[in-house]
Order: sequence, then C-alpha cells, then structure tokens
Amino acid sequence: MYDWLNALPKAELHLHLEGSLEPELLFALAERNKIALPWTDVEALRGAYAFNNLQEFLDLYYQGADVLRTEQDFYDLAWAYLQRCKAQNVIHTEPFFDPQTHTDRGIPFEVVLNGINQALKDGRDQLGISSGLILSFLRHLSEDEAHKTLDQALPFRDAFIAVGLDSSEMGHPPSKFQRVFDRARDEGFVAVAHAGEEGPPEYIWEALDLLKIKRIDHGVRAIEDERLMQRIIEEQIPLTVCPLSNTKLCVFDHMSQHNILDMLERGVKVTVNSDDPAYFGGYVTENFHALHTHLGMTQDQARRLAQNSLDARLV
Ligand SMILES: Nc1ncnc2[nH]cnc12
Ligand SMILES: [Zn+2]
Repeated sequence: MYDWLNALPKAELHLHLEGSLEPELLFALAERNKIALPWTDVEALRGAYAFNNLQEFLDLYYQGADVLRTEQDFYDLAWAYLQRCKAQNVIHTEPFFDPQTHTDRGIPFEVVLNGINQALKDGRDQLGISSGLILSFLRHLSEDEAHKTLDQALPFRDAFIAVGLDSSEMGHPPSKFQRVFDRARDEGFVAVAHAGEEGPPEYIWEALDLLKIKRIDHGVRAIEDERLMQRIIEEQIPLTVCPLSNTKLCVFDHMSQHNILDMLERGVKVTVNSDDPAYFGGYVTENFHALHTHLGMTQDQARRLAQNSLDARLV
C-alpha cells in the first residue's frame, strides 16, 4: 500500500518550510554558519521531538529555525523539501513561510524570500512541481507587527499567492488580525488561516466570517459544532488536515481516533498534509499510510483525498 499511496498524484496544501528542516540539514547549516547547538548530535536532537502540545513543538521549531541565516540556507531548505515532493509524487505544493521568525532575528525579508523563491522556480523548471507561496503571520505577535510584515511583502507581491495565520492558537483568535487580513485581501491576496487545531470551533467561525478565508488549516475541531459542519459541507470549504501532526501534538491521543475519514464520508472537503514533516515523523505519503494502517483507509478513500487536494489548490 505504501508504494501505491506514494505513486498517487497529489498536492500538498499545508506545509511549513521551516518545519521541513531535517536534523541533518540543521546540523550542516549550524556548522556552515558557525552556530553552537545545545544538542550533541542529530540523534540527541531527534530525541527532543516529543511534544505534549503545540507550544512545546513551537518552542523547538523556532529554536531550530535559528540556523537559517543566508539566502543559500533558505534555498537549501526549500530545495530539500521539493526533492521529497518529487519522490512522493507531490505534483503541486503551496508552502507557508513565517517571515517574522527570521526578520525578528535581523535576517532581511529579501534574503528569506529570494532563497525560497529561487528553489521554487528551480522546482518548477527542473522537477516539474508547480507551487504557490503563502506568507504566514505569527499570531502570538501583535497585529501591528503583522501590518509591518505585510508592508515588507508588498514590493514582492507577485512572489505570494496568499496570506496565512499560524503559531500559538489558544488566546490568539482570528479576530485579533481582522484589520491586517482586510488589508491583505484589499491588496489582492487570498486568505487562509490555521483554526480549530487546538482552538475551539468559534475560532473557525471567526476565520471564515472575519478573515474571509478560502481554506481552513487543520479545522479538525469543526466536528464539535454541527452548524459549522453543515456550513463547511455546503460551501465545500477545504480543510488542510495533518494527521501525524495532530497525533504528535496530542490533538488526538492516537491515530485510530482521528476524525479525517469520518469528515470525508460526511462530505467535508478534507485533504492530507504533513505540516512540519521533519518534526512529526513523515511527509505526505507517511501521513496517508498512517491513515491506512490505523483507520483502514481504502484505496477509494485515498483517491478522493488526493483529488480533494488537487481541487483545493489556490493556483
Ligand atoms: N501545526 C502548527 N500550528 C500552528 N503553527 C504552526 N507553525 C508550524 N506548525 C504549526
Ligand atoms: Zn500548520
């Protein structure tokens, strides 16, 4: 089944480039940039990948991103991810990047963007993988800071297809970012947002009604609100679900409890994605395979999930 799932043509719609930083590359970049790391080796770092919630993961994820300094580093990061796409027949990808994670450390916006963009271009030209980049605001920071990030992005508007919202969900509802999303949409960007990963269904309502998003990232807690379920089914609003992430971050205790196939059978436009594959134990195919192993996902269901991912592309 793994090989069959791997060969299935698919799109990835929920992937943080910083979350695709494998420990081997992290160590190589630390050496290249002469940065001392708190872990003795790759295995010690991998051993730290045990999380009880989103915040515990984010603390390590932001720490890991500190090795990314130069345009070449960002290129290497994105290029390594695109090669994984090629190996897993991901024919289209819409990755997120978090500019504030880097600009707050003094890395110029253009350095980050140029490195990523060159890799995406080479991915199109050399690997045949189409893509669209999503600029994600960090929700634990202020809306003012998000406005500043949007200002920095506007001169490069053709480099992005959408804006997103990620990082610590609880206590940072979508309503906090209503004005900057209004501005981004006025400037022609599509909007997406993480909602209903750890946060309640109300955050999904806000993301839809206040941020006017076209796709919900995660959204697994929608199932707690029947009226919300009716809406996302009726309007066929796609959900970018990340099964391995959800179990690694204890959103579900075990993969056998995941609700993605229940949602699929109820008519929700759910898709399968890897979120932060370097940290959560696998790329898209591993996520599909876990659904087969623990939930008995059939080939027919896998085909529908893959088709949903192709249908839910923004570009
Ligand atoms: N799963 C996730 N949720 C929120 N923010 C993130 N940033 C990277 N991965 C994330
Ligand atoms: Zn995510």
